[in-house]
Amino acid sequence: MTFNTCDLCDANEARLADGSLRVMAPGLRSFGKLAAFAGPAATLKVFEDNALVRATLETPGNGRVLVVEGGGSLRCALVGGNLGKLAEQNGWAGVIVNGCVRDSQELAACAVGIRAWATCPVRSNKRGVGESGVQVQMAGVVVRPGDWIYADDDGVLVAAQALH
Ligand SMILES: O=C([O-])CC(=O)C(=O)O
Repeated sequence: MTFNTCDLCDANEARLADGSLRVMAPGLRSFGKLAAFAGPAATLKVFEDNALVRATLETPGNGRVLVVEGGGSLRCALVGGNLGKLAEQNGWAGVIVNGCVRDSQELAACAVGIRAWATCPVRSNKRGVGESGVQVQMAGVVVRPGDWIYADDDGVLVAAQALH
């Protein structure tokens, strides 16, 4: 899929105005091998616990983007090298974390897109607490399951439908 977030914003100003196209706040860093990725969103809401992240990435991604609303915690990592490999193997287009990742050198080798605020070397809890398939809010925007995500070097877009 070839796209450019700047061109998509230019071509969809009415959607930007009515909120059906939203732009994540800047500052998310790219950690995967793929700087650009797009696909329908799957969502998780967790806090310092990545058992649901693993369980979700163990299922077929079918080109989806997993949006992990981790409450913005900078105290532990919700995705590391093993989960990055799992995402690549199972056909996820990308993972966007409102929180931290770790194993950044391993993530850089994974053919998947990864966005997070920062790295943290501490692993998270594995209790399995959280919610899947819910509306979440991160980086200033609402993300609903099935929304289209477009991420490249210029930003991360969230759209109610596929954009052209
Ligand atoms: O298991 C974890 O908590 C995350 C991690 O380090 C990995 O995915 O390799």
